[in-house]
Amino acid sequence: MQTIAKALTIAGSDSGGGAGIQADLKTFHQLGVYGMSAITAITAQNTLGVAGVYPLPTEAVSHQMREVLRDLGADAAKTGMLFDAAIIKAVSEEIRTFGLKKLVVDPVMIAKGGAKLLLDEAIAALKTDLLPLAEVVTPNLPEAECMTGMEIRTPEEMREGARAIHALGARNVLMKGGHLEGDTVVDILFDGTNFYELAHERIQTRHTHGTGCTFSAALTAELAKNTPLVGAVEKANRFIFEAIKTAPQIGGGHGPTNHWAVVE
Ligand SMILES: Nc1ncnc2c1ncn2[C@@H]1O[C@H](COP(=O)(O)OP(=O)(O)OP(=O)(O)O)[C@@H](O)[C@H]1O
Ligand SMILES: Cc1ncc(COP(=O)(O)O)c(N)n1
Repeated sequence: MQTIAKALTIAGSDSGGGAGIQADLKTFHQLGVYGMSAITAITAQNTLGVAGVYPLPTEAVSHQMREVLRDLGADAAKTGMLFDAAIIKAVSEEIRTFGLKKLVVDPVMIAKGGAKLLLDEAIAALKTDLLPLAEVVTPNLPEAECMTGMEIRTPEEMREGARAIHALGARNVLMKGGHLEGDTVVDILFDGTNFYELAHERIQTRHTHGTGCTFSAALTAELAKNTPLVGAVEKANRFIFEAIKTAPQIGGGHGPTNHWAVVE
């Protein structure tokens, strides 16, 4: 029996099912990867927004990670919503202790509806404690601006922002272009030397809840299966495009993507 690839998501719970650990586990499963989770916070949310945020005690997060990693282990892991500096520091310590190398850091800061999912005081910890552990960090444009203090609104500024974030210690930087103006969406991967640009048409829809989570979960799943980074990014890009294009159109606000999307 071929050994199943395993991935761990360290992220918040989205009661609406479209983002957070729910999106991650559905995406891992759809891509043939066994998914495990360490929940950092509980959110009461739906497609209209986040109505409540309930962070877990730091030890509860560390304890979940230790129990999973000491028994099952993980071929790859991702971080999503981490909420505060104490959780970031605790998560970083467990990642170092268990030597997790294939780590995708999705620097979740603000939900689409505007709710704060990362306290301002935690930005410094994200940059100093977590980024240096990342195989790849996947900021959207506002998150990249927050981490660099730069204005990042064009592909050229995305490339400059990627250089600045790479200098913070992440081995690779994947700048997500969903917030770009215009009819083309460009994601840009920087590996410290080369830029890889993945452009596709913008799908005109409001149903883009959890696109960043789903994208980074697909990337994590591919890394767990030993797909090389550029190929993993290309697959994740195809997956999220298909997931948005075939979104189930549910909820009165920003609906979720289709986690049953099928891509080669
Ligand atoms: N309308 C769209 N049409 C096509 N691709 C899109 C669209 N919106 C986002 N994407 C793609 O989805 C992925 C996520 O990008 P985005 O910038 O939306 O991340 P995000 O803001 O972190 O998402 P979220 O906040 O919803 O989790 C990227 O690969 C991007 O190219
Ligand atoms: C628990 C959790 N994690 C991440 C997001 C970001 O998703 P979005 O930016 O689409 O609101 C979210 N809304 N909830």
